[in-house]
Amino acid sequence: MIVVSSPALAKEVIQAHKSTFSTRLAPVVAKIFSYDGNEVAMLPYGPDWAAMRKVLAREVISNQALDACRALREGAVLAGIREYRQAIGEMTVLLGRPNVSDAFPLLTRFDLQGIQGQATKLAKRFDCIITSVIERRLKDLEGKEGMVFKDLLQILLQVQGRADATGRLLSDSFLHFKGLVLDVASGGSDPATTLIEWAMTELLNDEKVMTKVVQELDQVVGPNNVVEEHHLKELNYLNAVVKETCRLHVGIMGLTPRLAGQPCTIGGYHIPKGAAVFVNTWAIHRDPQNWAEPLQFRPERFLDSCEDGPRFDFMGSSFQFLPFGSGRRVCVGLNLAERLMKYVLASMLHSFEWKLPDGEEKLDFSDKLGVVAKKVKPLVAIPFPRRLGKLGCEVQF
Ligand code: HEM
Repeated sequence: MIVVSSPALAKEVIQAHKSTFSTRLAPVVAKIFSYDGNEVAMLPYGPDWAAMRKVLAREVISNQALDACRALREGAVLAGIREYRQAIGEMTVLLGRPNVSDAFPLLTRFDLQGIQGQATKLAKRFDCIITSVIERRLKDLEGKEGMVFKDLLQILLQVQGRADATGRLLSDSFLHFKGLVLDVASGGSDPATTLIEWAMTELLNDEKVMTKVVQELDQVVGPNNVVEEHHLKELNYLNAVVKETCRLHVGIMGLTPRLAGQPCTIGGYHIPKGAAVFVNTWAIHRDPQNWAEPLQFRPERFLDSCEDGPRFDFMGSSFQFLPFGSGRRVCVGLNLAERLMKYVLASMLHSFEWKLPDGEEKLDFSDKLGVVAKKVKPLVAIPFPRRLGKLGCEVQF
């Protein structure tokens, strides 16, 4: 495994050699979870990947589809199912555990750490949940062909089995279809909720930043209104808070390693065909050569008024800031994730004042190794309705 930890080398891998590094290394556990690699994130670069990615980007999570299924972002559909959320949480933890079988494929059948056994059980549990949700929804939809689509699952069901302009089926098997549901389900909830929890932790730790966010919300939304999606583009400081949270808290395994499809030279070093190259965004995001006081939570560095601010977008145009990756395999759900994080945070902070429980003054910032850096100790905070002044009750994130 070759590790790349500078923006210049990340650019070489992701942009200059994009044709060489278009396929991800599929860790053994990820293959177990993804119906043997049948999801966008794990498919090798090629026509199947392109067709499935197109379905996700253009049909399932396009801006039009998102507008049509606001209910999802307001807490409905799959994300509301407790067992599903628990299974996704366990999945991300297992995906982040280093597995000796990935380094030495010959050892895969021995499953020395027992990780594959646990993954297989969890994958079965997850499959039962997805299958039953799909079947239930299909039953609900019987005889209602003409109805307006309301959520992502219904949009996925509409897409299944339809051919695109080239005649290729958009999602030609139930397996591909379940892979697509998994792409939306696993990408959709866990990283976003984890980052929201981190944003709240940072804000509760810094009164000045919290005050600025709340003042901006009062100015843009108005004290007596509720947050609506059209407010989001005017919330510049909140946007900077979300970016700074992404900079500090994406997991160490943020970008899954990519495989060299052919030999090439990166930074003057020869990379043989088949080598795995890991772009370490965690290190890039914390390198003092890239960021002043990199361990400080300072949203100001992302403001448009700041000299460098405008070049850091979520698309990974600057190789210094890559929370959603960059290039061909950039996160296909980034628009949804960005809207979701901003909307949830804005609503929570505009409606409530948040305090730590009595006696808890020091916040815990330790995190777990994983695809997303989950908090070791979940944040517990108490919301007080901002305009009614009533006593709140504890909320565990
Ligand atoms: C805060 C939330 C999220 C974060 C931090 C995140 C992060 C990432 C990252 C770092 C990648 C790898 C990009 C690369 O290798 O260049 C990725 C890929 C991907 N993400 Fe996300 N993601 C999030 C939300 C979502 C959502 C909401 C969805 C779907 C609805 C999604 C679906 C995917 C898929 C399918 C891929 C694989 C794309 C491909 O290989 O072509 N993600 N994500």
